[in-house]
Amino acid sequence: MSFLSTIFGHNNEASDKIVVLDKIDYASAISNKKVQLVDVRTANEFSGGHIKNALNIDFFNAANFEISFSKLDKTKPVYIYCRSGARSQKAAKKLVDMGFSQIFDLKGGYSRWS
Ligand SMILES: O=S(=O)([O-])[S-]
Repeated sequence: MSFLSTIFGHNNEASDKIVVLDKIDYASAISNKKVQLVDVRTANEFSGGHIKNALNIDFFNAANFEISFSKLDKTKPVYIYCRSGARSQKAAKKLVDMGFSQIFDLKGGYSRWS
């Protein structure tokens, strides 16, 4: 940890753990691997189309969000996405607070995916 990240502690620690990937890097990271992939949009949005093999954990359903994510492995990377990137950014911060070690967020969200 650098001097600055010691001073600003929490925030920099969070940003170390959150990596925003563009579509190409995200696609290659989730391909052919058994990754934890989570769509944090609503069930309605999810049913209208989603990335193959994604779980759906709605960010707006706060109680269920924590319960469902706590069933995942915090020591392994988790890949998340939303519609355009705002919700997943907030979700990523929550996941850091919950103890997840590495969060990959899809830049631009699902709207840029298809
Ligand atoms: O999913 S969102 O970034 O549009 S809030």
